Amino acid sequence: MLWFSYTNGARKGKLMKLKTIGFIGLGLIGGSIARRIKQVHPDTIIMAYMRTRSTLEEAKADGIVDIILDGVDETLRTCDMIILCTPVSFNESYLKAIRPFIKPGCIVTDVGSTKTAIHETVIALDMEDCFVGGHPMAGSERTGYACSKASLLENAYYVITPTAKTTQDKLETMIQFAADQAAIPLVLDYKNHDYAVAAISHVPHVIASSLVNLVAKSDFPDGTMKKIAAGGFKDITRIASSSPVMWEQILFTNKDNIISLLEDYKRAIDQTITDLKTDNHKDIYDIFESSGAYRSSISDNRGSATMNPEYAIFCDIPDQPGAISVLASLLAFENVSIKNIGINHNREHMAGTIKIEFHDQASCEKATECLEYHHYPVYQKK
Ligand SMILES: NC(=O)C1=CN([C@@H]2O[C@H](COP(=O)(O)OP(=O)(O)OC[C@H]3O[C@@H](n4cnc5c(N)ncnc54)[C@H](O)[C@@H]3O)[C@@H](O)[C@H]2O)C=CC1
Ligand SMILES: O=C(O)C(=O)Cc1ccc(O)cc1
Repeated sequence: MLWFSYTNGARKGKLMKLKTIGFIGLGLIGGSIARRIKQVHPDTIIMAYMRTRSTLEEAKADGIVDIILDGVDETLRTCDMIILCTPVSFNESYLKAIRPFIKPGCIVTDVGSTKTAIHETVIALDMEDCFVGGHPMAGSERTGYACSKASLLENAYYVITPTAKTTQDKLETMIQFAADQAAIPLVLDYKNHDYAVAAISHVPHVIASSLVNLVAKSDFPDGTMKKIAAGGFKDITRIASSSPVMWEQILFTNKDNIISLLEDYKRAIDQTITDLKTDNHKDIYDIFESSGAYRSSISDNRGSATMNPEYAIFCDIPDQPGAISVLASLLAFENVSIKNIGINHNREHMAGTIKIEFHDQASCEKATECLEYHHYPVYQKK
């Protein structure tokens, strides 16, 4: 597999040579990237175009956008980077539109969830010199500038897909750009990227949505299924609320990989049906045993090579008023600083589980010792 991880050398907040950056699309991802740029490099000039003018005015009032664009025009010629942040097929169309306004040396990048289609358009338009693909592996089921936040890409992988003509200088600038987002840059061949994301993102989105549709179709008239749906169903279907426009375009720009993996998945489901029909307990048991082993080996911290490793424990607390403050007081008494505390909605262990984050491993260990001494059940997440 052709991939290289670049985390050394890229420093968060290093002075960026990108003085002016243009955004086409300023929703969840574009807005989050722009917010972070303004946080790390307040002097960078940000210009943006999107169809909803009122949102651009809001972004200007927030101090995130300096120049509102009325369309794709001459103004873009001052940009050192132009970043396409609309749904993937629209990004392809914008490549052609921005082409006359790209100054020499400018990097054109995108944040799209699929890469082969846009790279093929780049080749067809002879834009391989200026284009470097990008895909931050973070986001959510929510959309729009209103949901954007500067920390969205923190500790997430930021996949960078160079073209055959990408210079080392442009690649390094992209790596630095990703590191400035507090993300972890990862350089990947664009075809490998699309196969990988088909498996870990696109097929799961299809499965989540079809599962929700199955329940919607099977539910009793009084909606009992919807009412009693528990954590497991909610965990694996959160992404079913994602943008239909965005996902339709993702599926059609990566359809061969998605079809091939869905065929494999269909075979696995057929096998499960056969195992049930033939009372094959062993193979049913094995499904859960092998999936459990692989799932436990996946880090729930964002990125295993994370720049800010997470020091966290999970702890069950009684369901009564003041329970969190009692626990916080115990830790304060031991002089342990808490970075973050919150109810764990995933309920992976049991009801009333809270997650406590610390600044370092020593605090994490001291807190575990203290809480176990006071008979709190404490879990370490692998
Ligand atoms: N939502 C997510 O979790 C992630 C999304 N992506 C990719 O990021 C891109 C943007 O997604 P989001 O920010 O989530 O979507 P969004 O819906 O929040 O934002 C899309 C933006 O594009 C604008 N837009 C849409 N069509 C347009 C058009 N024809 N002309 C001009 N502007 C247009 C919208 O007004 C909005 O500002 C997509 O390509 C998606 O594949 C990548 C990683 C994560
Ligand atoms: O919300 C989630 O868990 C996601 O999976 C977000 C997401 C959506 C699309 C991408 O290309 C990358 C990440």
